[in-house]
Amino acid sequence: MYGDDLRGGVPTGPGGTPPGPPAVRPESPDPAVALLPPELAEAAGRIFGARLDLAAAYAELLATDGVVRGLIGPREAPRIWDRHLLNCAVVGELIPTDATVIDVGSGAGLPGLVLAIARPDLQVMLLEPLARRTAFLTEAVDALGLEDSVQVLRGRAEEAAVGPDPVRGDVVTARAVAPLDRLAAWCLPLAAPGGRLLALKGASAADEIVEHAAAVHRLGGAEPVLHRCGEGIVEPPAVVVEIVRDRLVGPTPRGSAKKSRGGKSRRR
Ligand SMILES: C[S@@+](CC[C@H](N)C(=O)[O-])C[C@H]1O[C@@H](n2cnc3c(N)ncnc32)[C@H](O)[C@@H]1O
Repeated sequence: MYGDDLRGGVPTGPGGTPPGPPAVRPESPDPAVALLPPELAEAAGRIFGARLDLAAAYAELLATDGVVRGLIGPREAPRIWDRHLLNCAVVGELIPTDATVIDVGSGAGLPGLVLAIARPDLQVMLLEPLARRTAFLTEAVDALGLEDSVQVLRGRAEEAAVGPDPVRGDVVTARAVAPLDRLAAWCLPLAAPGGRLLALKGASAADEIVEHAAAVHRLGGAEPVLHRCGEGIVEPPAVVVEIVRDRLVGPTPRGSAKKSRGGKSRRR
């Protein structure tokens, strides 16, 4: 991600959406850049099945409008399928049938919109605080005809979980949003009891589990479990930290999990 107008800083991550403004922002990227590379066709067919055309339409949106509007770095366009669509979609392995999913810090729709495309059984909420991103998400949902299964909500995770009408899901996903302790503080309250956080991480995953184990426990999370999704389908597999919400704990004091360092989410 770049051109981020969110105060307080957000780790950049597997989205591979590098920080800093691009040297030149393309006026109108060639949609051909989002064509499915032949070497990924088999994996994409296995993952998206009859919804492959829908995935291709989303890939084109990301590589054109998404780049022009600064939601995806221009250098990401040729890597849309492997680093973004396929890598996000395989996380569906960990999501039960007919689950409700809240994607925290959805950005341009990763992984939430991809999961909604790959898994028509899911109900997905894309939770994102920045207006220009929710505008893109709403337009994308309309353009892809996913209004029945995808809802876009503008807001911060830590606020959506509280108040008179709190948001809850069976599964909460997040990619490249924050270190594990802050994610647990924001996302576990969004998970129904027994539900889970699925944090898409990269090389940092194992270290983050060790570093933040005590905080996760304090926040009501079970022991984090490391998964590699899409093994034998995508290379490299997606690295996901699963944390089940196994205890209800009181609200976390605002800002209490903000001091951790490192734990940036990187894919490789
Ligand atoms: C680096 S981007 C990642 C976007 C997307 N998940 C991806 O992988 O490409 C981080 C996103 O988290 C969002 N974000 C930051 N703080 C948040 C919060 N407290 N609640 C929800 N989203 C947040 C930002 O607005 C931004 O869209």
